[in-house]
Amino acid sequence: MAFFSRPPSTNAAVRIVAPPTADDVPKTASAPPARKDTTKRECRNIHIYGSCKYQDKGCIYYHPSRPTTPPPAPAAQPETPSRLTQAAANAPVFVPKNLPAGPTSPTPSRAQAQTPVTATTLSDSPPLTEYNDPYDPNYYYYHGSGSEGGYGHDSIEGQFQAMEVGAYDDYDVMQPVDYYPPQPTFIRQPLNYHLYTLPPTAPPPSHFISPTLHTDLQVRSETLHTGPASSLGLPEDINGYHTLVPLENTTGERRKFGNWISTVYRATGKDGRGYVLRRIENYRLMHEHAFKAVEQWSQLRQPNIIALHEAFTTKAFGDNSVVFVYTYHPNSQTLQEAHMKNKAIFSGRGQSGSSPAGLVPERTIWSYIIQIAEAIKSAHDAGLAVRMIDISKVLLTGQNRVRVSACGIAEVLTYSPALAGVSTIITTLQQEDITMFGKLVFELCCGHAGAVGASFPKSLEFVQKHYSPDLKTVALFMLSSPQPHQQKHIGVVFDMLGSRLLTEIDDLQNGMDHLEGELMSELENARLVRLLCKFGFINERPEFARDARWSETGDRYIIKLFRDYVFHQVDERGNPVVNMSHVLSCLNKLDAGTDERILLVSRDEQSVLVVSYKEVKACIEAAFADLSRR
Ligand SMILES: Nc1ncnc2c1ncn2[C@@H]1O[C@H](COP(=O)(O)OP(=O)(O)OP(=O)(O)O)[C@@H](O)[C@H]1O
Repeated sequence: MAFFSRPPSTNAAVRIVAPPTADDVPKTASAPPARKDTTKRECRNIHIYGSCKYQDKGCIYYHPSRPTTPPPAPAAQPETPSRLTQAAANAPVFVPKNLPAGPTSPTPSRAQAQTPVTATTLSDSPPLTEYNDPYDPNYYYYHGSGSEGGYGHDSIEGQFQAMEVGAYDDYDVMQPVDYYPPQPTFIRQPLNYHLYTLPPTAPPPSHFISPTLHTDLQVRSETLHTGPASSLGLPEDINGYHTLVPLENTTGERRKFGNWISTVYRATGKDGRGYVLRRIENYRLMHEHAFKAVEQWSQLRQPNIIALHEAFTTKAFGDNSVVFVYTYHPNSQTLQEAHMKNKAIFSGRGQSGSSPAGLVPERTIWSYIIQIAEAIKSAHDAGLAVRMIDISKVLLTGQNRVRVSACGIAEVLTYSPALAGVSTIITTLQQEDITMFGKLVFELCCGHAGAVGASFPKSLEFVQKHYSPDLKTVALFMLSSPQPHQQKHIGVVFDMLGSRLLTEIDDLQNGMDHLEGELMSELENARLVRLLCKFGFINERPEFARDARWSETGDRYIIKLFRDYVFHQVDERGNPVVNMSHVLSCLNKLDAGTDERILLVSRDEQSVLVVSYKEVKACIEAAFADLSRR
């Protein structure tokens, strides 16, 4: 019989010992103490291992006599026996020769067919589809939040199929378009970030916080892991950038970037981060000095400008190309892609009321104006001109967050040594920036890329009808031609914004508060992962098998028992208790080292220890420190 003696360490673990009674007094010095009913209780080793190796060596429990001949197989019931037989317990582990290529979890029907021994039938188990522990990692995934509706599959098999086929249905709207033939890809299970905290409630209304923030972030992360487009014959490596994936259609009719054709690729850099490579095809760089603008832009960091990192020439694509490298913002859309979908708005078709569906809200347009004006101002202050204020070059990278992309390219492509350093040129280009900005505002309001041009009077009327006079005034100021002695200045736009700037600041602060709250709820994740890693390092190390400190009388035995207490609990029918909230609450208390005491029971139920989390924590820290020192 295993027993526990107080470990030599200073922890205050208390062994619970039943008070001696007359019945408990051993008859002889050598006889083991017997509890009242022990001879009637069936030995648990029989249950667990099919036999008890101490049966003839003094085990005090009842051992039912084994049948001398194997019982005849029941003819009418080919189902699995309900109890582990000795032969089954000693049988070698079954290792399938051909592992299935897809997801490995068997469906219940397959599992039943393959598993020779089951302790209980499925009908004995609690119905799996009705298991609604909010901490269950699969619950949120399969059932969705109440408002979104679940997948509605009644069986596990149905759920599994739904996961393979339609697991990403919710994300369809966010999925970037694939511009290359589908690759055989491994279906990743989306991560569930709500294990430790309840799924977030609907966020407070915030201009900059998406109501589906968690999902959006997951989808971005998925996008970052998309495989390379191998069938397109793209170079494997260009200047350290690899895993190229085109972000736009590379076949069919191509739009020109000025006079050149450009292609945008996502790539992974040497540092493992995502980058965007904008390649200008068939362009031979004539002047090294043209890259001076790249140097200037790469020093400019502003939250509304997509950072330019470097530019280089390459022949890796089979031609002379210039490649500009920018920060990658997964799943972003150009303003054109996001807002210019409904041409009927401007034409007046389909309008029923004063505010046609699909109209960009005025609050959003003011927010875009503020953000783009900030980008322009920082570029102008740095002595640069943006030259890319266009609906196809301003990206929507998050909830109402816009950033100007493709900065620095125009300078390189239109570089002329004769004009380099001429200060009047830059002033003119800066004036043009503001005019382009005004055009962009009109296009956004009208939802139409050609709003400024032949149809300008109609556009003005449309803006007058659907937006405030202030918005029209700002847009007209931007579009106006500069006076001979009075240049337009982006600062004037800020003067015209007035209290709208305060609204923007409020919204930003609300957004920050919300994100801080979200971060707060995720803080514990790292702590728990660290703890689980320590457990992994410590438990079941073969080199400790013979170490006295890990034996049943050693101080480290507590760690083993605690592991059983956290992970290996069984219910009254012997079924594993898979309760995430129990695990998480134990680990949290362990990490905090609380004084709360728990009862640890040895596997043979012969030793019972009362220890506090604080003591278990001390044991784990000592064991881990011991390991790290070796
Ligand atoms: N830095 C970036 N991060 C993430 N996606 C980007 C980035 N830059 C561009 N993209 C994406 O690449 C795609 C193509 O961009 P591009 O600027 O070529 O737009 P376009 O509308 O095709 O314009 P063009 O007329 O120049 O071809 C767009 O969907 C855009 O969202």
